[in-house]
Amino acid sequence: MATPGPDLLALDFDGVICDGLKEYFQTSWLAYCKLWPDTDPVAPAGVAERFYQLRPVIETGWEMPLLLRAILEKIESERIFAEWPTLSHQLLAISGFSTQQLTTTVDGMRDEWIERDLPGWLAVHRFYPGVIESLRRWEGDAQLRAVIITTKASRFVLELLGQAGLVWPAADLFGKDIRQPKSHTLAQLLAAGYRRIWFVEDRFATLRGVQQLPDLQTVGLFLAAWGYNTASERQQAENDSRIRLLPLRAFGSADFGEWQAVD
Ligand SMILES: O=C(O)COP(=O)(O)O
Repeated sequence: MATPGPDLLALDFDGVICDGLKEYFQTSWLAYCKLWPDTDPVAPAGVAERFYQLRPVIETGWEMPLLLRAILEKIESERIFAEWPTLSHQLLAISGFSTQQLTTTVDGMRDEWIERDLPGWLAVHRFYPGVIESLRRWEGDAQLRAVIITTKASRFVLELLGQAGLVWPAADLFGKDIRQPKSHTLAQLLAAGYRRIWFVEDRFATLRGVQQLPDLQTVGLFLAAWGYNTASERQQAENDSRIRLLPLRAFGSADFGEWQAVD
């Protein structure tokens, strides 16, 4: 029997729909230089590469300048991967900044960049192959509601989707502005009557968090194999009975049966 598809598809943005890695590094570097004004504005060689490699530890924007701090302080990658939730709060305390100050600085640098050079800002993003076509198809599907749940500010998401020719309904976008964890949004959608919610996210820790919540036991969990996660996290998803490792090819398929197929 064919597996029924979702009645609500909840999609993360950065690392599932859009690859914003290069932009995030550049914006975070600008923010870093503003927060620590003694910094040479030219990033030392190798910093960007380490930032790309360590991106999977990050949940949201305020952590980005602190990740740069950790890199510049030569903290080993293994320690950052193993201890980031604790380490980021230690770095935060030492920095003397609040999470709000870090967020405002990162988003402020992004706003300034957009203001100064919108084409340049858009050009450092890349939508993953086939994703815009899938979003269009789901938007036109009466049996299915597709929503985006992201820790990015909504205005940036709408700007990027607009550039790709997609007018995304504001009601189907839950950005950082709503100030609640993704798990709360999923719980609200369940409470609104959706029965088969599938959540696609590239951050393994976020899926693990949802997995542990008794109220969200019915939510289907998919790790986007093409996003910001490590080989070890993809392996853990492959060995997990609930979290499924989703290849980009299956994500682009109109047949939801392919999402469940074992590779
Ligand atoms: O851009 C961010 O801060 C992270 O965004 P995401 O929740 O869409 O992965």
